Amino acid sequence: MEPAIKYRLIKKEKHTGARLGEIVTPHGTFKTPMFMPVGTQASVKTMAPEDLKEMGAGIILSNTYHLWLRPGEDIVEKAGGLHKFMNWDRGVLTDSGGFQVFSLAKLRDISEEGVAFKSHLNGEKLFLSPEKAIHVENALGADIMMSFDECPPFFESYDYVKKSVERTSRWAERGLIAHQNPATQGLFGIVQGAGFEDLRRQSARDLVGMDFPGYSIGGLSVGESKGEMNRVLDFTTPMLPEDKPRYLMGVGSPDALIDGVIRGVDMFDCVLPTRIARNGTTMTSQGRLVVKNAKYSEDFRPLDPKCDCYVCKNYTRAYIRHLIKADETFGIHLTSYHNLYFLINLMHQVQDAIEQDNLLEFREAFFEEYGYNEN
Ligand SMILES: CNc1nc2cc(C(=O)NN)ccc2[nH]1
Repeated sequence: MEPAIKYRLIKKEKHTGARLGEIVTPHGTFKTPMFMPVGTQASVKTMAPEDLKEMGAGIILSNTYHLWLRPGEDIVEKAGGLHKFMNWDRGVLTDSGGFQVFSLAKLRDISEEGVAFKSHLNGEKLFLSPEKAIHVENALGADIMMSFDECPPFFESYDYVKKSVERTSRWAERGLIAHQNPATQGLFGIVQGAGFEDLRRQSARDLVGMDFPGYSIGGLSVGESKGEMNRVLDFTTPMLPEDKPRYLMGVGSPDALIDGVIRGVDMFDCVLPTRIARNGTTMTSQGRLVVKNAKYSEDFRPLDPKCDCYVCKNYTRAYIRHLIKADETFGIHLTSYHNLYFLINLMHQVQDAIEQDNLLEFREAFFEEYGYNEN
């Protein structure tokens, strides 16, 4: 049977672990490395599908936990699945709810069977098992689905993380068995293990043995330093098959994306660009710019003079500042659009650098201009 998801490695960058590739999905083929906008509740906040297409988005995310609670997976299924529901005909990826249950819900009890918890919306008692999570993702109909896992705190004890990794591997196996649409929905395994190299190896070995079409690296960007994240990536990505995509969950900032690509990561997602946009903070080639600051009240330049996005071609810092101060929602639409474009376009520039085998030079120039000092 043809797998729903295929990865084509096009080129390896000569001096790093970076790869230029393509991920083939039932809703299109997309070049990697790529940044995926997050649309938690079946909407990338303030963005219409036309905006997302115009900025070059290929795959967007939605959260199983949120959509299960509201409106319910059966409504999305009756609508014909997420693509129909939100009028988006390119790629969709859903996470399994594992991370949300551990980070959002009032956690009650984790057992071999799954996780009992209370809804963050109304306190209702709920239970999520690997089978339930996979069946909800089947109903939502995303092209790429995540296994149900536990994302342990990065600083948990070795013994706790070891037991968690072993259970996550058993849950991954149960998810594979429960998966109802492998021909149209690719299920990724999620490597856990916090900062322990041997536990990451055990997790990767277990999951690679189950032959998933792609692998996520979970349990990072949860409070550890960037140095720690890079250290874990240094030994984790080489444990994963070269001919499958690697997806680093919940990352991130421009420097973390570039450093993740250098270590062999192909796919990223993060709420950062849209979250900081809502309080008027934008990403520019010269670093962060908090456009609502008074000093921009008569600044008629674009957010980023080097950016060629719709927002930077048509609007000024002064106008966007005014909208944000006046609580005009068009203002956060503009900052959100620009921030998403900034990261999507950054990945296109990284693709070019891989093509030219000068990714390290690109990194140095980008970090210098953005104002990143080596931590
Ligand atoms: C914002 N940081 C961040 N870390 C994440 C980790 C996971 C994970 O391990 N899922 N199984 C998911 C989303 C994340 N977002």
